[in-house]
Amino acid sequence: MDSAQDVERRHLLLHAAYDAASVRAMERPLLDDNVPLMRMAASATAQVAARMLDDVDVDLDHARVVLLAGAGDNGGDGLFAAAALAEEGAKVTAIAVGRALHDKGFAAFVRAGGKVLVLDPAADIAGCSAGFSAGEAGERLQAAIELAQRAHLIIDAMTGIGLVGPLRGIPATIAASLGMAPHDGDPSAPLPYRAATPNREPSGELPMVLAVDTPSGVGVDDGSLPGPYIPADMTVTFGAMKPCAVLPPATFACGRLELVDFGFDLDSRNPVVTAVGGEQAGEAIRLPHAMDSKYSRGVVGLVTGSARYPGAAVLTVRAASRANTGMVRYLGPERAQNMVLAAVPEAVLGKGHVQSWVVGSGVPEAAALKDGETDIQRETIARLLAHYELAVDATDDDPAYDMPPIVVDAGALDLLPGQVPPQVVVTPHAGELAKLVNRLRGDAPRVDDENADGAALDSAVLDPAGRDEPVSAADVLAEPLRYARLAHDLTGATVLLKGAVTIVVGESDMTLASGVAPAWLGTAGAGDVLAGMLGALLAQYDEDAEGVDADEYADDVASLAAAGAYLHGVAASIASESEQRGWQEPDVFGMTGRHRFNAIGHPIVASDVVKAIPDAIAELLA
Ligand SMILES: NC(=O)C1=CN([C@@H]2O[C@H](COP(=O)(O)OP(=O)(O)OC[C@H]3O[C@@H](n4cnc5c(N)ncnc54)[C@H](OP(=O)(O)O)[C@@H]3O)[C@@H](O)[C@H]2O)[C@@H](O)CC1
Ligand SMILES: [K+]
Repeated sequence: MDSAQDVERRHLLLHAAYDAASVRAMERPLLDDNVPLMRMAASATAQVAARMLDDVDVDLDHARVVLLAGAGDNGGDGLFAAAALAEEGAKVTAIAVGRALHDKGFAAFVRAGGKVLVLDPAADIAGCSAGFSAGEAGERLQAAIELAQRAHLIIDAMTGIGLVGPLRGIPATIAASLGMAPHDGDPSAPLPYRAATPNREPSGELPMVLAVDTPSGVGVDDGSLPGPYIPADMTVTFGAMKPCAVLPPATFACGRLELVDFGFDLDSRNPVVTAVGGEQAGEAIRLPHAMDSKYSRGVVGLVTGSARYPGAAVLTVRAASRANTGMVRYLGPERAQNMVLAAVPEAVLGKGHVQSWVVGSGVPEAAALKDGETDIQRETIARLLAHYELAVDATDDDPAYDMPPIVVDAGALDLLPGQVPPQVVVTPHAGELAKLVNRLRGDAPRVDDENADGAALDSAVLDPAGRDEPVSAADVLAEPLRYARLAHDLTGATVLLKGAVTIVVGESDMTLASGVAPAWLGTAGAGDVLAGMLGALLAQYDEDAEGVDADEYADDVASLAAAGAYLHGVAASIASESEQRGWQEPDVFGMTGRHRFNAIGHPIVASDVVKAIPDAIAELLA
């Protein structure tokens, strides 16, 4: 039986991602003990490569493999792996993209009969000719690209955790030719364009790409795509996941993840981001107590839907009432009230005591109203949100902190006050987050001012791109972590940025992510369902109740929000009968693989997700 410590370590191994500095710190004690990490990394890489070739029925004897080898240790991993494949009979060519090659890796590769093609005329690699003309350099580059395009497998070992900034020079040219590159004047590279497959199954198209540690060129620590990179079918990563393995958009360039467990002391460092797992999400569900009543199980109040979009009222109320809550109260225009009652006779109309609020889904934003037009829902929401506004010099006993948790969605986002406590959960998608940031930045404090946590906001935080232009939805999609953090810093709210991988940034330094949902969930009303579910999960916990630690409450809000996103994703998986996910936890190298189902599933509507919520809860509690 595994000890609690083993269980906790396994959770971190499969879900937590650490920045490059932390990975190096966790490697240190092992290197000091002469643990042969590079040999372990290379051996795993070679075995994964052989498995990929076998999966497409290519014998090693007939396999054409191209290694893209950088000058650092990432290239070293690749060279030792390539040597092992050459020894097994594969025809392997190493393309040296830098000015040097890892000495011992190079020697092993040459001993195994591998060939080397040097691209940089200024390279200094023993036994390889250099100093060739610019014309010959161009020919060599072209030959290298053609060789790679004709290969069965490309092993990408140009850069790993040693990458600084976007790829430059020859590696950049290679990545742009074989993979994806920014368009002119656009700072970020586009995403790989391919269908979402179950279990991130490789497409089977040749050449396949195996990335060593990280796909070269992706933003290792922040998950961005700052320049050219080569999308991988598989990434074999060492010691621990890096943020690029979990965070969008880089995670979509990693393909399937295989993690080589070096035995790092994962507890010794704080992860940058942690993906929510089923167990963690299950813990967010409060089991009914023997003495519970509808009130003690939590009451959700909803100010959602409008005369224009009454359907959102129905979806949010149905979702909240199915997501482990005692009762829901609904406030809204008469037509929406009637529709709510028809769909959920259990709902109670009108005001009353609640343990959480959900506001804004299906409510028009100000910009959508005609001149002079008012919306009754917006007026109610504005009055409610005023209670959440923190005084400029707020102390711990500011009354805003005593308000129940509130989910601020869609049309209510433009009513959010500047500074709010962390039990305010905002749920924008990329476009809405861009608008929120632009609005708040307009009247935001500049250098030396403070945010809700009392931390100084510098102009780099306010304007991370170092420019005054408005933030666009594309900017947020390109750097979701950065902008979710910015929105949290500007508002103090817990920020849940919706996407194929949803990101939650709250009071603690740790970012949470949930990518369990299938791509089928991108459908009208899915956000309304999430808002209702979040309201329900937040209503279960009363800060003042016995057993709830007030100090941990703020962290709990982020955890509950992330658990809500996870539960929403599981419900969508059940509804669509799909094994496809935005993010999949890694396989651990050498452990017998889990049995994988490969169901692509089928399209769904948001109402299907609502129906599946109880089964999703049962699955998490099982
Ligand atoms: N430590 C260990 O024991 C273990 C480490 N392991 C492995 O080592 C990897 C880390 O190795 P590392 O530290 O040597 O860095 P690495 O990722 O090879 O990058 C450096 C190279 O990239 C280049 N380069 C950088 N930026 C660039 C740019 N923008 N554009 C273009 N080029 C750029 C840079 O060139 P330079 O700037 O020097 O000209 C240099 O050549 C790690 O990911 C894992 O795979 C495993 O074996 C396990 C044990
Ligand atoms: K790499």
